[in-house]
Amino acid sequence: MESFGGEQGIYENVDILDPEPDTYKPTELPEREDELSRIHSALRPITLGGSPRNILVYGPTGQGKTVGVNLKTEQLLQWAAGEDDITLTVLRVSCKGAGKSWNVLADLVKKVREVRYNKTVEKPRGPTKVELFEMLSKDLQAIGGMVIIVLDEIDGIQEDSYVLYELPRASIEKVSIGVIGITNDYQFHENLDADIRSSLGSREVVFSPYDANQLRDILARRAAHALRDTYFEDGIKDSQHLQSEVLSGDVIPLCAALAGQDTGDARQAIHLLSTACDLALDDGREAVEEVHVRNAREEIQEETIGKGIRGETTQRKIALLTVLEADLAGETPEGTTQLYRRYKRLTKLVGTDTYQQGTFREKLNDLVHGNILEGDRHGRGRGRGMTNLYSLAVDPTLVIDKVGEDARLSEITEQLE
Ligand SMILES: Nc1ncnc2c1ncn2[C@@H]1O[C@H](COP(=O)(O)OP(=O)(O)OP(=O)(O)O)[C@@H](O)[C@H]1O
Repeated sequence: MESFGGEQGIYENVDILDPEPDTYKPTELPEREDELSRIHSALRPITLGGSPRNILVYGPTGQGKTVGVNLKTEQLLQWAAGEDDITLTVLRVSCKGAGKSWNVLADLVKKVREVRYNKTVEKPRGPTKVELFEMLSKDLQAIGGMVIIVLDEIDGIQEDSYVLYELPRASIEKVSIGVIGITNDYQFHENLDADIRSSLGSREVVFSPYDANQLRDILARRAAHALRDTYFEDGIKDSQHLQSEVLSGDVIPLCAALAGQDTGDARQAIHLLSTACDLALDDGREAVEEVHVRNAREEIQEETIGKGIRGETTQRKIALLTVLEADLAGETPEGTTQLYRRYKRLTKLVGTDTYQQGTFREKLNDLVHGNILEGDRHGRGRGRGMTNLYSLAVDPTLVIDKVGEDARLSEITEQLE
């Protein structure tokens, strides 16, 4: 049996390989020099006695937007702490899952009051959003000076844009406000109202995806902090100068290449490396090898796809079962007409609605977009148009497992096992 303790093996500090930004905050982001210098110049007026500019930070997930903005605001706070006549307050809120502006404003009121009274304060409950905005203004006025408000994941504000409209153009006596909005949602970014775009996005800073070389250096710095006997030769902090007794030479290039060819997401690359380290530890190995990275990737993919299947609607799960059934019978790829026959039988069995064939086809195509099915367009023969043939893009046992967790469908999956 495995026992705890004494299994430090590879790690010097395991938390450093946790990709969540609250656990480990990098103090340098050389890959983002240009982006950070644009944020720097938008905030610089503060050091010259002026008002900060509003900034809209945009870029896909895992590109260092949150850690980059945190690093810059921390640097500014450090500067302000050494200046006698500067009061600088930074308020950070995540708008993830907020839905309405009301939630963001209530969070901001809580945060600003905690700064003002220097103790934990409850989130207000009763006031309307307009009243919350007034409360926030009064609290900010009481604190005075320069205020930077960081609204992370602003795409979480779905129902109204009150806070995104009002905050960047707020004018409060004795206070200079700068708002930094961050989003990774392309559609949200494109659909932003022109007024909001022009005030919040008076400076727009775009973080474009990392390439494999940049990901190698990011991983190398992380590994040097997190892993035993892993350090930079001659103090040069890039992947070529990394020496390690616990990482075989191809581990970092492979993690970087796999994440780079996907989405260039640093969070994903770090997660892959840390999962590979965990698998090596599980194996009782003293070093991480390429095979651990490959197995880690498979494990992560299964986890992600598993979550995807579990979150699908019942109708989509039944559509998936039709293709699973055909797959197990050795009949995939199969066309919509045949699959629809299976669908009618399965929906009757489950006792749920049976939709028209067109709607059923949409469900199949949704699953293709979710990378759970593969769809192939084929000609039906001369002059008879095109048809779609569907097959599974994932392992059938994974489908049986995850769909089987749905109590209404477990009767069917049990028969297929
Ligand atoms: N240039 C970099 N150097 C070191 N670590 C980095 C770098 N860029 C990103 N990271 C790390 O990658 C992870 C994700 O970064 P971060 O949370 O800032 O991404 P993000 O762009 O805000 O993503 P999201 O849009 O999903 O919130 C963090 O662990 C962060 O420390």
